[in-house]
Amino acid sequence: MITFDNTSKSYGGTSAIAGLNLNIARGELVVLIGPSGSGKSTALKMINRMVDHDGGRILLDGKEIYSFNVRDLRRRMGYAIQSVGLFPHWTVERNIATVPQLLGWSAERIEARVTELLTLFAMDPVQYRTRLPHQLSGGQQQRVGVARALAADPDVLLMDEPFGALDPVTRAALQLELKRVHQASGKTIVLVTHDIDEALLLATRIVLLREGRIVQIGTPLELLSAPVDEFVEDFLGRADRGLKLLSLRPIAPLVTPLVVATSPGTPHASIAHTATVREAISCMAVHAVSALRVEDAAGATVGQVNAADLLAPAAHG
Ligand SMILES: Nc1ncnc2c1ncn2[C@@H]1O[C@H](COP(=O)(O)OP(=O)(O)OP(=O)(O)O)[C@@H](O)[C@H]1O
Repeated sequence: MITFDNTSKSYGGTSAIAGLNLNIARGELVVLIGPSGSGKSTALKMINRMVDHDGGRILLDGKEIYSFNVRDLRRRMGYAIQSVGLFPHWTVERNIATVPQLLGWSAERIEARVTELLTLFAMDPVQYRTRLPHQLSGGQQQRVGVARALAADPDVLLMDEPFGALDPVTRAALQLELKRVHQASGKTIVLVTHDIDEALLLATRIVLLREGRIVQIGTPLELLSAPVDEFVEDFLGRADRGLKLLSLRPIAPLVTPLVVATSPGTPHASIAHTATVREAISCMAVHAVSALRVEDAAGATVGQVNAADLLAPAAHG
């Protein structure tokens, strides 16, 4: 869907992106990550021509982006940034409706879409649609920023540190919302972040940049299990790379039948069947137990997981 073909960008003779080759397929959630100044934002902004590339090509559905009218190009792409960029004197509703209004949607359609998006981001439409941005918390402003980017149902969503400067709890909640939205909508998302845990949680593929060049591309599992060099290993966090690997592994395949309810070996602490191996180990450490009861979404017991199985080689596939 989006192809960087030997793409370059220099600022005043200094290279920011050098010969970038990257093919982003429809429905992917690609995370651009790397140290400060590595070219993440430049790469992202070149996709919607906030920054123009000066070497190579960038293709959208096979067509060089310079062949599109800039406005049309941007309307096909939602754009959300850390500083949010909401219009301060416009209500939440009007902010979210910016692009639909430009596209000439009817008032009823816009109203329904705003209601749908506020609901999706867990903000009561009745309470929030008429508020001004300064009447919202930082996290709510960022949700509205992301809702605005999604409003006209764009093919592509570009996000530059959209959850930066948020407390860890709000950040985690918004990350999960984005993951849900991505899985439900199948949108193509390109996201810039500094946060390796965010990248590991969200990405279908991670692109690790350094000084305007790609150091490694791969799924979270590929990067964690086979970093190409020490730079990548350091970037992933050498000390807890193993724990991060465990956070990619669900417990579901490791669930065994519950030891009969009356037996002394029956686990008393429980965990959701959607949990990861890392979460299960953490839960065992907190409760000082070596087995956990596993529950489904309705709270019904579906079996148990045992400490020995969590670290067994079979769990590391
Ligand atoms: N408008 C500009 N004018 C001149 N140089 C720029 C401009 N924008 C970016 N650069 C330079 O290009 C390089 C890449 O910048 P970019 O913002 O893409 O990096 P980044 O990886 O997103 O960094 P950060 O994580 O700090 O946001 C840096 O060396 C930066 O100084």
